[in-house]
Amino acid sequence: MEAGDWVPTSWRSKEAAQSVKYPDEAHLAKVLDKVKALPPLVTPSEIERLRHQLSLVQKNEAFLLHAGDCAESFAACTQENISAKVGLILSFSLILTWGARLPVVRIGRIAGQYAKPRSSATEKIGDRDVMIFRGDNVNGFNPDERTPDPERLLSAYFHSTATLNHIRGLLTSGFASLHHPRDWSLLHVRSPSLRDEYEAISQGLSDALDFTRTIGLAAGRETQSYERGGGRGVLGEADLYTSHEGLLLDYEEAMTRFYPIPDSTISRELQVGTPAPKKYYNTSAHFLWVGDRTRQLDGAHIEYFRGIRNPIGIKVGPSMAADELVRLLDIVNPEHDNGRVTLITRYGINKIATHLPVHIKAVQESGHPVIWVCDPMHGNTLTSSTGLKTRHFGTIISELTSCLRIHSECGSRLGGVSLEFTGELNEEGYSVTECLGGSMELSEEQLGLRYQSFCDPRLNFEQSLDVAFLVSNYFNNQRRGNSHRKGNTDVLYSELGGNTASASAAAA
Ligand SMILES: O=C[C@H](O)[C@H](O)COP(=O)(O)O
Ligand SMILES: C=C(OP(=O)(O)O)C(=O)O
Ligand SMILES: [Mn+2]
Repeated sequence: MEAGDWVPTSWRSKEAAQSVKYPDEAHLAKVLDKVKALPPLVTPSEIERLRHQLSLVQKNEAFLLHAGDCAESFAACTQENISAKVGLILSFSLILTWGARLPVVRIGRIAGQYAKPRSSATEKIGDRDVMIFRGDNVNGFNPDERTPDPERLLSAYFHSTATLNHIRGLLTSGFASLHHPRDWSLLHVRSPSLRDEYEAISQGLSDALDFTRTIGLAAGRETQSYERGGGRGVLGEADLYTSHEGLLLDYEEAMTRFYPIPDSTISRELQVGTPAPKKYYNTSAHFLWVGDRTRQLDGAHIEYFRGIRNPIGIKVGPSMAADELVRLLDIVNPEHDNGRVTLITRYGINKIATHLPVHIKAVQESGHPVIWVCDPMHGNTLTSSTGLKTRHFGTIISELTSCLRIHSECGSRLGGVSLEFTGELNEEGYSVTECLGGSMELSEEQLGLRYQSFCDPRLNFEQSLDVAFLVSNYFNNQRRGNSHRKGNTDVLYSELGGNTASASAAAA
């Protein structure tokens, strides 16, 4: 089917991997009619703005941070959790901007990241075989609620709406202001030399913020709080875009709307006087990605993704052949639009060196414009001795630093990172304990203390800032030409356990 013949239902003639079978199809149809009638969550203007910002990432003029939960849950949709997540995304991007001196485009895995693809269809709980948990918009985590219920799609719409409303409220009320960044106390950092490095970086950053405020004061700006009519702070106009895996195509189709491209975009792209062309926008999120398990060239997901105007991500794992990757790009981006495709690579520490250089070369030769992003999480999952799914911090940063190095060796550039992290705290103010290691040196015995993820293990607040300091420091050294400090000789890298024997063994 040619691009012009595409409609939001086109995917229905193809096979959808990881599809969900509902016991009552009529009930599903009724819910989808309701979703179709509900207002969009995001607008074409916002989607176009993100496309533009991603085109800057592609030109090395910005860096992309894609991060958030593996699976959001309805129960975690609270003021505290949402603020903690947004706060972490803002802190992370501030640290990165400091080191790289580049604006950071922030895309949260938030306000709709519910559906999960799984390795097995069922699991054994006690002596029962039950359907696996597929995310809060499909079935319940409670073993007695595993039958897919279409009402959950509606509930997902409203939880996404509540989440997004709170994010918009936070960002337009000075939450991103530099006047109150979240406290980055370094008490959790065990190693003295690592703490010294962190202190040097955060001191430099806080001096820069003080200077910015002083300049603002001298210029007569920033004297008033936001509530008294002042600006929102240097980060006050912060954009935070939403994203999720476009897995449940019934829902994505229902949220796909036919709208004219906003005027300002047309004037850049078309002759004046031409009627505004209409495009299909997925209005459930600004950015959608297709997962590593659902990216078959002739499958339903790629058929759906090729027709939407949103910028899209494609997960690229070790099972992707180089020519398959290029054919995939031909399908989803035949016009070679800038900012349209982000390739999110997730090979695992033991496989990245075999696959990434081959993929980079194939894409370079094809002439396709892409943004390369490293997801150092999904190829590095393991089961701890206590049976909990976990990831070792050392393995995560090993894949990330290998990725940075390989891109630079191949004449390419890493444009961003994709992380599963959360800033959420329990009632006593402690972070989750899902990934091992990091500057807090989280041990296997501690994993069970506050393990809250319903799917994959996330970096907690402290471990996420470790990654932010590490990447920021890498770019800072690169900017200054301190090549001797790159890679393995970097104190941050060695202290944080990169390339350790235990980390490699864990990922084997
Ligand atoms: O988030 C990614 C996948 O849904 C997840 O890694 C699958 O986990 P599983 O192997 O436990 O099914
Ligand atoms: C399902 C995910 O990843 P992947 O498709 O890369 O396994 C994810 O990002 O949560
Ligand atoms: Mn995941």
